[in-house]
Amino acid sequence: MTDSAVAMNPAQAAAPPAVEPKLKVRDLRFYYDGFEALKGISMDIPEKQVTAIIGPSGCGKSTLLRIFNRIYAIYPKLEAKGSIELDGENILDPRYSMNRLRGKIGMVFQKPVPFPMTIFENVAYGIRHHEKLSRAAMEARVEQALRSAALWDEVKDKLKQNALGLSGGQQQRLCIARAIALKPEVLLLDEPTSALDPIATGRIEQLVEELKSEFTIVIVTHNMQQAARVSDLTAFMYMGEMIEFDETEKIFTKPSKKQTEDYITGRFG
Ligand SMILES: Nc1ncnc2c1ncn2[C@@H]1O[C@H](COP(=O)(O)OP(=O)(O)OP(=O)(O)O)[C@@H](O)[C@H]1O
Repeated sequence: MTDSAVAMNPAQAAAPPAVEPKLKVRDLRFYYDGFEALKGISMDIPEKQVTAIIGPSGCGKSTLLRIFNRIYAIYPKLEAKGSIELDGENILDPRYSMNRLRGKIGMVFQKPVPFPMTIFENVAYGIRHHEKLSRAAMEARVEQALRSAALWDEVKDKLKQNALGLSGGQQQRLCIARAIALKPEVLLLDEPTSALDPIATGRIEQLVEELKSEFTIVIVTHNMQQAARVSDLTAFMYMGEMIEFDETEKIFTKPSKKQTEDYITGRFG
């Protein structure tokens, strides 16, 4: 059996048996100018659950997350091999259009990066690229996204103010609103709270819990307590390999691999 096959089994066991996974990753390899940063990752990511990716710095967490929306494709010398199926279609296939992919998979980065424009425009901007809406429909859509991101009450009276005037935590919720305004099916969160204080972090964690009824969420975090709090499944990576992928409770209480246990008990990393 290959390493990836070994790593894949717990994932399959963790996904509900009769339900097709939302994202099916198979033998995924990734190269930065020849350097193999991911060494054959296979995992099944179930729909409308939160999957956390943990592991020490440099293990490949962000690399994996970014492949899910093909950011690498704009850089020469970066190459992905293997496949990632979204509802059965390989999103790494260049024939799968970038525009379609952006509509289906949204991403929120570590540092909130609102556009230097009004709060309203930050949310409306992306929608305009994908859909033509009447003014009233656009206003309704922006409000809905801001409500879903638990930001509406704080900003409803200042939608025309510059988004850069919001606090860091509010800016991050605005970035989440911007992503969910496009009605994606999958939401990728790359260490979304690492630049935030504990109160803002708590709000985002609560939001993740609320959003999973609508979206399939994949979150990269270096904070193990956060992974334990917010996720249903946890993947532990080490040096470009998927060491263990299973239900979060199992990973944190009874991991199968010694490397996982060493990491979660703080013996390395
Ligand atoms: N642009 C790049 N060019 C070359 N190598 C890179 C690049 N980005 C990442 N790497 C390498 O790929 C590997 C995985 O990096 P990645 O950023 O995915 O790790 P990570 O687990 O997200 O780390 P961290 O928790 O520190 O953000 C590392 O060895 C890193 O040095």
